[in-house]
Formats: sequence, C-alpha cells, structure tokens
Amino acid sequence: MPDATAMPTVGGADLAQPNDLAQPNDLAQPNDAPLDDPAAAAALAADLAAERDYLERGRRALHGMRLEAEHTKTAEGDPVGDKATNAFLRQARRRRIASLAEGGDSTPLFFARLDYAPSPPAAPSPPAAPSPPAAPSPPAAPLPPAPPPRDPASSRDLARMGQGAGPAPGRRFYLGRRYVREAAGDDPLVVDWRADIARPFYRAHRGDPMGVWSRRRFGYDHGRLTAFEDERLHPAAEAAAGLARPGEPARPGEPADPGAVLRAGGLAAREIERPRTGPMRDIVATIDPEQDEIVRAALEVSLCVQGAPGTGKTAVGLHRAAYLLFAHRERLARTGVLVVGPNRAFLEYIAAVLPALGENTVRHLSVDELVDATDGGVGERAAFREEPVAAATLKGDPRLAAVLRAALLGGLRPPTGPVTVITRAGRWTVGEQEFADLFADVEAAHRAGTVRYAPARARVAGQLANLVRRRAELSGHFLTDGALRTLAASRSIRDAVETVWPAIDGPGLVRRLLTDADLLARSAQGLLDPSDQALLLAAAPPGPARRPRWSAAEAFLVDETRDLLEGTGGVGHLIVDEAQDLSPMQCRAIARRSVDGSLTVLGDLAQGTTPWAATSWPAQLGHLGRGDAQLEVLTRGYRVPAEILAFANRLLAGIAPGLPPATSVRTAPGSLAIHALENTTATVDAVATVDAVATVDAVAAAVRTALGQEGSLAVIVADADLAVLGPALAATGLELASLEDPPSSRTGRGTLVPASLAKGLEFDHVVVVEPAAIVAAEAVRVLGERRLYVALTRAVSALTVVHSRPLPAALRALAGGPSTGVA
Ligand SMILES: Nc1ncnc2c1ncn2[C@@H]1O[C@H](COP(=O)(O)OP(=O)(O)OP(=O)(O)O)[C@@H](O)[C@H]1O
Repeated sequence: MPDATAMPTVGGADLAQPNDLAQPNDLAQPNDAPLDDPAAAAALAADLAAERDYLERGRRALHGMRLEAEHTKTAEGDPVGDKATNAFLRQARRRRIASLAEGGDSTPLFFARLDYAPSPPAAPSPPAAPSPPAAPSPPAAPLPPAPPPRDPASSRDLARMGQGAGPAPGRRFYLGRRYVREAAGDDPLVVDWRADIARPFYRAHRGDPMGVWSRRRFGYDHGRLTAFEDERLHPAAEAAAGLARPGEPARPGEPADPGAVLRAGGLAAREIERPRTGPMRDIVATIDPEQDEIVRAALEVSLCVQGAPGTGKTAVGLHRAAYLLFAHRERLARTGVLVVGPNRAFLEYIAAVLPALGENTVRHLSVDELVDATDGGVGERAAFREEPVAAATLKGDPRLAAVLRAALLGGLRPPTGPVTVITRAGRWTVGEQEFADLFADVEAAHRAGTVRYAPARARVAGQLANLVRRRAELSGHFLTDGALRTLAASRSIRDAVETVWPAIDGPGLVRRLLTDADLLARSAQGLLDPSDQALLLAAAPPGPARRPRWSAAEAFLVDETRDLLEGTGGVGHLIVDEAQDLSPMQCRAIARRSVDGSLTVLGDLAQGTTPWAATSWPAQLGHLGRGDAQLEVLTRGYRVPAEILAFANRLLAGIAPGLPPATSVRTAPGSLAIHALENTTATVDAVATVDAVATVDAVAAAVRTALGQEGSLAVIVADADLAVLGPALAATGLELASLEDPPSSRTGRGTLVPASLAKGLEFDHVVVVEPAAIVAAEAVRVLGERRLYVALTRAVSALTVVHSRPLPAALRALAGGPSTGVA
C-alpha cells in the first residue's frame, strides 16, 4: 500500500514534511517543476504512491513466478529420462528458481520507466494536457496497444520487440534486471533491461529521443521506493512542460552527451557514488551510451576495449556477457560463456555481478586456472613453481609455439620399409612406396592444420589397415568393420605406426624439450639463438620426469602442445580482462578457446605490469587470433574522483605515452591526502620501508579515520612489506583482513592488499603506503610506476598516500615537505 505521508525524495530518507518540497535539490521531479506549488507537490506524492503500488504488484507477480517455477514438475525437474538429462533438468530448474529470487535491497525490481511517445501523427502535440502542468505527464491512457510478448516464459521475445519495427508508440515500460509478468500471456510488468525495447533508456537523448516521450529513474532506500526523476526527451514533452517554446525543435541532431545524465541526474549520480562495501555490483541503471554500444554489440563481433582505470571495462564486459546470454540464449547454452581474469581475488570480487543479473552459468577462471582446469597433468591444483623473469618471459614468447611444433614434427619419420601383417586368413604386405605415399598424404594434412597430431596418427593406422583389407579382399577374404579396427590395433600396424608417427604425450614433450639440449637445438633452429636455448635449459622444470614441478609459463607450453596433439574445446564467447598483462603464449591459449566464438578483450596499456605486458593492442590482438577486432576506447572514469585521478595521471606520460588521460564523472574536494613523513630526503635504498614507527602510526591513523566512515577500506603496500605492516598494524589494535580471507569475513574491517593483487579491485577508502617501495619492487622502473598507477586508482571516495621516502618524480609536484591533507 502507498504510504500516504511519504513524499518523494532523492536517494535518501523520505521527506515527511511537505515544506521540504520547497528545497529544489531534494525533489524527485525535474528541475522545472514549480516546487512551492502545493498542487504540484500533491501530484508528486500521488505519483510516487502509484509507483509504489506498481512495485508491490510487481513483487507479488515475481513471487507468483517463483512459486510456478517451484511447482513446475515434469517440464523442468522430475525424472523424465536418463540420469544425465534429469540432472540437467533439475539444474535448469534450480537456476530458474534462483534467477527469480527477489534481489533484496541492492537490486530493486525495477530501476526505470520509459514512456514512448504516441505514434507519429500525434507527435507534434503532447498526448495529454498536463494537469497540473508540473505534475508528471505520461502519455494519455489508454495507451495504444503494442504487441505483447506471447511467450512470457521466454524473455527472448522481448529482445525482439521493437527490433526493426521501430519503437513502441504510446507504450510504457518498467525496466528491471529481470522480466516479470502476472499470468502467462499477460503483458510484462517489468521488462528485462536487455530487451531491445529498453535500449532507448541507455541511448536516447534530446537530439534523438528514439521515440521516447520521457525517461524516469527511480531511487530506493533499503528496498523502499523513495524517489523518481523524469527527463522529457521528446520535443512535444518538452514543450508541454514549458521547457521549449511550442513548435521549437528540441535541438535536432544534438549529439548525445553521455555524461549529461550523470551531471544533471541526482539519482544516477548518487547511484554511482553509493559507498562500496562488498563485491562489485551491476550497473544496469546507469550504463552510459558508449558502454551500451559495447554491451549490445553483436555476438559475432570481437571487441577490444582500452580504458583508463575505473572507466567500467570489467563492468561492461560482464554486462555484455549477460546481454549475449539473453539475446542468444540457446546458442550460448550449448557453447558457453567464459570470463577470464587475472587472479582469484579479482574473480571473487566480480563473482556476484552476473548472478545478480540472473545469469548463473558463466564460468569465471583465472588465466592460470585456464590451463590448470583443462589439463589434469599440469599444475593439478598445486601452485606453479616460481621462476626467474627472463626465463618466464622467454617461455611466454610466441616463438616457443613454433619450437614446439618443430619438436613435434621433428619426430615424424617417413617409412623406410614395407609393413607385413599376419592374420588368420593369411600374410599381407603393404609395400614401402605405398606406405610412404600414405604417410606423405597424412603428413601434408597435418602440416596444413586440417588434422591434429593424434588423430593423424590414428589415420595412418586406419589407412594401413585399409590397404591390408584390400589385399585380403582381392584374395577373397572379406573383413568386417570390427575386424578392420582390430587390424588397425594389431601389433604389426602399431609398431609400424610408432616408427613413423610416434605417440607423444604433451607434458613429456615439453619436459624433454626443456631438458634435452640436442632436441632443443634441432627444434629451435632458426628460431632461438644459443643464449636463449641456454636460458631455457638452465630454467628446466625440476622434479621427477613423470611429474615435473611446472612453472605457470611452462603450463602454457604444455597447453600449446596438447592443442597440437588433440585440439582444444572452445566456448561461444570469451571475455578476457586485464588482457594487457597476458604473454603471447597465454594469448594463444585464450585464442584457441574461442576459435569458433567471439572475444571481448578488456584492458589498459597503462596498467600493464607483467614483464611481457603488451604495448600495442594490434599486436596483442594478433596473438589473441583477433587482429581484426574492433578497438573501443573508454575515458570517462566512474570510480576515481577527479582530484585523485589528476594525481595518478601525472604518471601517465612516463608509463603509457600517447594514451589519453582519463576524466572523472565527479569531483570530490578533499578526497586526496598525502602524508609526507620526516625523512623525505632519504634515498630509496637507505630506508627500510615500513618499519619506521612514524610510517606505521600514519598508516594506522589513516586507517582509523577511514574505518570511521562508511564503505570499504584497503591498505595497499609493496608485496615484500606486507609481512611487516600487517603485524605492525595489529600491534596498534588494527587487525586487517587479508585477500585470502573469504570475502564475507572481510567486511567492515579493511583489507591489507599487496600491490601485485590490487589490479581490478576497488575500495571506498584506500591508503597507499610508500609509493617508492611499490615502484622499486619491480625489476623495471616503468613496470613499477604502472603498478603504482594501479594502486593509486583503486579509491572511490578517498585516497591517502603515506610516504617517508621521496615520491616518484612525476608525482612530486603535488607533495611538499612533511604535511598532511595536501589535496
Ligand atoms: N555507467 C556506470 N554507472 C555506474 N557505475 C559505473 C559505470 N561504469 C562503471 N561504473 C563503476 O565504476 C567502477 C569501476 O568499474 P570497472 O571496475 O568496471 O572499471 P575498469 O575500467 O575495469 O577499471 P580498472 O581498469 O581500474 O580495473 C565500478 O564500481 C563500476 O561499477
């Protein structure tokens, strides 16, 4: 039931006092509403009450859908066939029920409403005279009917609604994270944000309203609808509200300004600034037009998104996954969608986004898990061995792919004699030339890439057996198919095949290549010089020959070999985050998992921190097998306030010359504080990093201040200093969580984050300790500065930098002598 005393507000507590309506900035309605008009205020309250009623209705309907799903038996869960089918059906049912769960406070049932303008002939004048003029004035009811979705159980129809046929004149749609309807066959109460009909919510602007009369955003407070905000997009809607002179065109052709909504719209801005407490959340209510273009790009299109920190690359990639699953449900249910991220901490941070959007089938793997999870022989959940950077870099070099191939092909031996097979029916011989011709054909097919090594080997055996069969048939002995198979597996044929096409096991070949100087020299001829070969031999995997202790880079060599031997299964769409950090061999591993699908590549060249990090997207995309991928650039930063970004951007010229600096959608005066401690003149090497009492005290003070405020907190420190700073802070009574703790137990405490794991994460408050130490931890200065750039760009609300060593030169201009609160 509507709350009669409640008045609309923006994103916070309800305004109970009608007088409060006189405060323009608190009003839910467009700025043009005559706020001191009691009639208008009453109309607003009535409108809000109606929206709350609608919300309740939607909640009841969703509850009904859930009950229906729970009671749907044969179609979705009761045993109907074999074990596997039943398990699949049960799982599908569980997923459907899970996807119909009420989202709770953080994911209200709907976040927006779109009112389409009436059909063109009526367009010049408003569909209904607004009364009172400032009250919300949706198109007149009854609205002309638009074709309702006929299969409410499937929201795919909604994806098609409006497609090609243009907008839906006179219709009103509520947009939410999932489709909601009352009874099967009814019009939807809430339309899935991914449906085509929802597209104008993200893209329309006054220069191109896309048939939309007005766009309404809703504000919630702990699940309670407390506010809304309208934008009139249609010229006639503007005119009706007195925003434009009647007849004056509403800025035809006015270009879309993706930032305009966020600057003008209180609700959108507040949504973006809501403090972060837990894992990453979805952005369906505020996706901007540029992001939306990426999210809704066609499945066949492979994209590369270069974006500065906080521009929403990860968010956009995940929303793209959700969109593609909606628009191509059946195809992707068969082929799958995979998200690949840099490490487990990052994957945990993003894990809740797709389930919140009702998508529970997308696998999330770290780059290393990609080979771990797909090759029982490699790594097998044991940690990969650490190895020197130079060796790891060389093992990630694409030349290694050619070396492996040469090693494999080098084992082939053209036949040097006939093959004789003795069966109960007689003795048969395949002559040397015939065997050689057969071998040459298969070898040519293998070299051309049409058949992998292992099936090619089976083909040699099969064709040999076939020749024997023909001989036998000529002598009147006929063989069944079964007998032919037995023949192909006979000792004589196996031995003959083994001589010309030896059986190879992937891990074994990689190990031999890295330990056998002769094999390496033969295989690397013209590819690796002797010093490279020596480096590989010196960094060979230790441990028993059958179970060596692999490094991560070696695991990708094994993966490459496995692919040469047997091929690799792929997925329908693969999203790869932080792609700038991948080695060419890692890129190849990803490419072969998306050979028949498409890729969304996300990254930032300025955040490349691996020794092999990409310096150009075309080259990296080439390694990913998608040299033709479309490059998109995002520069509008949502995470980091302008003040902090300006500070971090000082590093840009040195770490990624040529990349445009990010801009921020908001400013937060006072969000940057730099605490310079006494010994700022010490050289980098002269001072131990965080054992200085003053440093610990300053960090502790910053942590206490942050913990006193809303939102999450991270203390980012050079990896090597983690072991010192943790206990030192604990001694002051501050027990911070570690990224290894389960996310649920981290809330409310603050987390101590090694700089090497900060990538992709974000926190409301961040304390960066000793930038110089973070830079110095990397072998190469530019990589260290990029690591620092990552650390400095994790904060949503406030960044405190504590340092006793001099800041890197590029940052110094802002920091003076010992001081606090420099911003
Ligand atoms: N359109 C948007 N509306 C609201 N919030 C957004 C929008 N786009 C991005 N964000 C938010 O900005 C923050 C940064 O997004 P995200 O982590 O996807 O950025 P990124 O480009 O991957 O950053 P980084 O390169 O630093 O990892 C997240 O909290 C995300 O929810």
